[in-house]
Amino acid sequence: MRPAGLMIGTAPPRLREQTRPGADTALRSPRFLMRLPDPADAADLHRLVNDWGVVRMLSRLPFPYPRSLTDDWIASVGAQAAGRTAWHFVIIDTAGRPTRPSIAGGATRVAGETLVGCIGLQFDAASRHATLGYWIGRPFWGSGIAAEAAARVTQWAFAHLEIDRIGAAVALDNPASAAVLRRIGFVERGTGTQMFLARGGEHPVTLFEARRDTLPVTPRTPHAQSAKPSAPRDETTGQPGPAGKPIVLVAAAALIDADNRVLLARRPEGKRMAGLWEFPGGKLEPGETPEAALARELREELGIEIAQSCLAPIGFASHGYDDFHLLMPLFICRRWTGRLTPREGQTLEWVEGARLATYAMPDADKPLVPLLRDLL
Ligand SMILES: Nc1nc2c([nH]c(=O)n2[C@@H]2O[C@H](COP(=O)(O)OP(=O)(O)OP(=O)(O)O)[C@@H](O)[C@H]2O)c(=O)[nH]1
Repeated sequence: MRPAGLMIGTAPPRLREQTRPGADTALRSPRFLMRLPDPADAADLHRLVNDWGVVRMLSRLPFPYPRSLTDDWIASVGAQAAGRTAWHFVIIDTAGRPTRPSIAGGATRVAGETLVGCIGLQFDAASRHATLGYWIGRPFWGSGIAAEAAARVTQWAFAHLEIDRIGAAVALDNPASAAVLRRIGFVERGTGTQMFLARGGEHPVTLFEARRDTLPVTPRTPHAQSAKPSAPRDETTGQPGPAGKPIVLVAAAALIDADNRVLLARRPEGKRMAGLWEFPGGKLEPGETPEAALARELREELGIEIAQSCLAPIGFASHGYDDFHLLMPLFICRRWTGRLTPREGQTLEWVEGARLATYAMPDADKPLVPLLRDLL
């Protein structure tokens, strides 16, 4: 009989769905709430957007902008978010007040909250690409709203959507918006032209792009804020790595369930490389063996206990990142006790060997995928 509490390869129930972006997605930044618009927002939205100074910078809006189009647009955004093709958020200045859950879900504003603009993200799953767009109402220009909102949406998108790049096009005569994108980690990728409906023709634009590795890391979650310091840390070996980079020792586990699937953890928002899928594990502390570090990390990250004797090394990653060299032994483990729980905001998913290569993983992990696939 199986001892009470011993679980061998038990899948966590519906872990991924809990963080799946959908029609109820709402984002917080220090000053703002971003949520899907509702009909009560229509009057404010229309008043702010029906302004030549705003509309002339937006490609798809006519001028004047009829109120009926505002209502139609509000009616359409829920379906787009539910269908995961686009998320359009109104930006609400909450004057720093914490947001009540009912409000975050999309209810109307409470007194003292001000609609200041809009931000949206089109998502193309097939090309793993998203496009960012935003506008801020004229009374609120010059107060850093666009940068704060765009940084938040960009970080959220990389952490939660299956994308590698986010693009944005900015009219050449809109240097303020270009400066916002540069400030939050977008990089100029060239120029092009785009139809601007209100201006009645094609106009030159600067094309921007963000990738995971161009973004500054802004800790967002309590988990991220309490995370250990970022690499490089050389106390693990005290040795400088290639080109003077410190070598960082990390121990990682391929947990295998009864159906021969591997557990991948998605790095949460606020960490570098957020949104990539990796093997649970972490850095060795001074004096720790890889096995002891892994036992500790799995307890801290997943709430499970492993016996070090149940760890079998199957290979290692040796990879040069920009600022450190990663040396990471990978162990397989089929037995553990306790209930798998994502304790650090990560999303967990059990993945069959044949599907591992379809998950975006850190560069260091890529050579480990065929190794594991052959082993399973
Ligand atoms: N656990 C784990 N870490 C990996 C994998 N691949 C890979 O490049 N790493 C890197 O190894 C380091 C792991 O350190 P950690 O787990 O203690 O720290 P962390 O997630 O808080 O990351 P950070 O300290 O770099 O922000 C990170 O820099 C992470 O990006 C992997 O498959 N599993």
